[in-house]
Amino acid sequence: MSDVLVNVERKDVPLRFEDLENEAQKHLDKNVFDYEQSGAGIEETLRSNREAFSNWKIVPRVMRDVSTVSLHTTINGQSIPAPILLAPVGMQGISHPDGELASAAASAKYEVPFIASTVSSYTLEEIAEANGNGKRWFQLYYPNNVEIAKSFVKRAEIAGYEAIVITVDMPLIGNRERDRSNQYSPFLLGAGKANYAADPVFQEYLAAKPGAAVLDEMLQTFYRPGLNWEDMKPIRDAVDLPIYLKGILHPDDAEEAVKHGIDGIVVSNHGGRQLDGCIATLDALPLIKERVKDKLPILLDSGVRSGPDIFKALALGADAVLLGRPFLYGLTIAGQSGVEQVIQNVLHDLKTTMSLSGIKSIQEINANAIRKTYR
Ligand SMILES: Cc1cc2nc3c(=O)[nH]c(=O)nc-3n(C[C@H](O)[C@H](O)[C@H](O)COP(=O)(O)O)c2cc1C
Ligand SMILES: CCCCCCC(=O)C(=O)O
Repeated sequence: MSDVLVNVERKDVPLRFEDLENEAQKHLDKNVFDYEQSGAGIEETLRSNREAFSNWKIVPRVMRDVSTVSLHTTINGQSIPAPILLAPVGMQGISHPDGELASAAASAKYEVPFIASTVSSYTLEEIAEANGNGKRWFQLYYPNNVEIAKSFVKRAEIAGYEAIVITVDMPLIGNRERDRSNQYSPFLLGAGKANYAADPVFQEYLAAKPGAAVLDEMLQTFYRPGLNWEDMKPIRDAVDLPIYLKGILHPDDAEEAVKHGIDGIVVSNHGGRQLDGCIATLDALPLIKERVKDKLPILLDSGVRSGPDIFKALALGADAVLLGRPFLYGLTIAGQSGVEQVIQNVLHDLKTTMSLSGIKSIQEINANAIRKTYR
């Protein structure tokens, strides 16, 4: 990884998230921008995610010799240069023609793990090739056909993905009011069907239904409303990879995850896109941490925008964070270079935050470094 303290020269991607979002909006059709930017319902959770970060303040230490500051950390023994991953974001081809190929290549450059979505615009094998020697995880939307689910994760293992992230907060789509009033869904238009169309087991399933179309059958099998803890076993048996659950907000579910031998959790409300009115992830984190302690790694996403945000999440018990919309907007604005710039800006911001807080390593960040305040 290049020295993150060296400022980037390229300036086509704005530094501040609000400017990034405004710039991305200029590049996108209204329906696509609304789909990406909006939250579910009245967007209370979308707002709460950000407010939660603002309610905590860093209390810096000084004169702690920060001449060397390291962002390096490990998750389940996997070494990563910084506590950052790119969140699974489906259908990136609607943002930029290079889609996931560009973001996977950018993440490889910084060794930041790229989490490929089940509903990617490109197949998981194409994304793996673009990611090369980079680090990649595969996100599973567990289909309502377990054979297809197993086939997806086996393909991922063969293609060099190092973990499976099962998203558990979508038994059905959230109430996306903006999409409903725009009457727009890239999913229903087939923007995320690549992994299905390329799957041998899905093809067999299609062949058994003469006249069936890929998109119709994908829509038929996509949701698994009956998803439960027993469904983890076929995935566990199919691959020799760590399994993470994404979309955990309740300490009881975090505890269940430990009991069921899950390897890690992502505290996530899907960026405010699923259950509106639910708890902000930073607010959910302390009780989850208290309940499961260090029994499994805890990742967090939803509303993470800056170095101070990452610092606060780590101080409250997260091991790493996932970035969603920030990198998606970088991709929208400038393709691979845009994602690289977003990653570099965030790394720079985190390193600056740690230095100014008197913290030399990720492992030193703890609750002592922050205090809750109310605005
Ligand atoms: C446009 C868009 C598409 C997404 N697609 C997926 C997906 O395919 N799978 C998934 O698990 N989460 C998906 N997410 C949720 C992200 O993984 C992540 O939880 C969320 O974006 C984090 O919040 P942030 O955008 O505020 O950083 C998507 C989010 C956005 C904005
Ligand atoms: C039926 C919806 C599929 C959506 C997949 C992308 C996603 O997770 C999102 O939040 O949008």
